[in-house]
Amino acid sequence: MELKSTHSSPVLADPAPINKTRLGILSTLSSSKCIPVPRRKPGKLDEALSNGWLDAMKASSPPRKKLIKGYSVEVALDDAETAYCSWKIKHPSALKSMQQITKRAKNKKIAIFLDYDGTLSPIVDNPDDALMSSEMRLAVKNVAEFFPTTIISGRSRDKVHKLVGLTELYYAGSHGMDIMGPVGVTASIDHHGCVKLTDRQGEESKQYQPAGEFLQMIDKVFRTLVEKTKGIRGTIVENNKFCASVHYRNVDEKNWRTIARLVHNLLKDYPHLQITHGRKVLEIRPVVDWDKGKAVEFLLDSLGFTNQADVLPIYIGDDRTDEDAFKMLGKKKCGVGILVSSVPKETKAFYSLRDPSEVMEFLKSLVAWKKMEDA
Ligand SMILES: O=P(O)(O)OC[C@H]1O[C@H](O[C@H]2O[C@H](CO)[C@@H](O)[C@H](O)[C@H]2O)[C@H](O)[C@@H](O)[C@@H]1O
Repeated sequence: MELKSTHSSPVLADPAPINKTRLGILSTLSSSKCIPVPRRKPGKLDEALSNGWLDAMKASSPPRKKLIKGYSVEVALDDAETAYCSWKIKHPSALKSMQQITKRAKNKKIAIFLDYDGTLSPIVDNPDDALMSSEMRLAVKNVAEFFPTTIISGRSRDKVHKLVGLTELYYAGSHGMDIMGPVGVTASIDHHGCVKLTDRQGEESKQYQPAGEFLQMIDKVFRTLVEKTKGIRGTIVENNKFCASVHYRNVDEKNWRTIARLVHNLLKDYPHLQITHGRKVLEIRPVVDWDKGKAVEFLLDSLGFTNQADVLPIYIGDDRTDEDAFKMLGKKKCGVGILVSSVPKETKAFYSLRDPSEVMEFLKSLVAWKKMEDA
């Protein structure tokens, strides 16, 4: 499938070069036209902490843990079931709303966007253990046979590609800052917030700005964080290429403030980096006007799915960073946002699914519906 884009990234000073241009052959791109990268506003540690870091860290806690085959897996409390049921009145099950969704999908081009952790794989203590089942892999493979499908993850593109293991998909790693289609053309955002393109062989082709500095900066931050957190038991620092992730899931809660302080202090030296919060993880990423929502827009444009009237993007995700995509779909009134959660959560998604196993059932139902339609 051809990967095209008419999307004019808001981070580009001159959107013209990317217009009506096939990714990978952007020979008209200029390297000098780039708006300055916004800097994070400086703030005092206490302000930052009281303004929500610690609160946010606590709020990203799972409701309770239960041991399943040696992993602690997030599950909803029985006594929270009532609250969950009333939340679902506002965010109905996508599985139970299949008829409503397929009615909207009829005669439309569907594009599927799937988050990885917590959506295709269950949340577990060790990020390396977050494997998707072979049944899920088959469900994703089948869905991709009918609809262009993107995996959009906070993990690095390489890592999530390896975990999913399907070559026929689009992959958007580092929260959408590193995109690659099945044809092998990649678009990533450099430290100036500019799009950089890489061709099938992995060689850099027509790039908008040199990308080296940004990768180095994240890599340096990653290494510093590994060094600084090695005394804090349970901390895991992950290098996600355009993002460094500090996991505190396995850290004693009394040490969370130390982690927050440490990350805050480090960021004083990096005004072009900022923090976002995920599920028991602090994600250090560039201050660029790019998120999963922008990546979805970019991919839809790349696919030539620009006419909102005959396109239906379906986005399934479980985390805060997925809210940017839900928000974008809501604003454009053009898609189906599905939050994966077994507990009530504030969300811009309209529908919900309880856990990855329901995600799998939903994907299977979508394929079954499409087969019936085509028959
Ligand atoms: O956008 P996603 O695909 O959802 O990635 C977000 C982060 O997911 C991973 O961390 C989360 O899942 C881990 C494994 O279940 C869990 O241990 C951790 O607490 C969660 O935050 C991944 O490790 C991160 O790099 C991603 O940024």
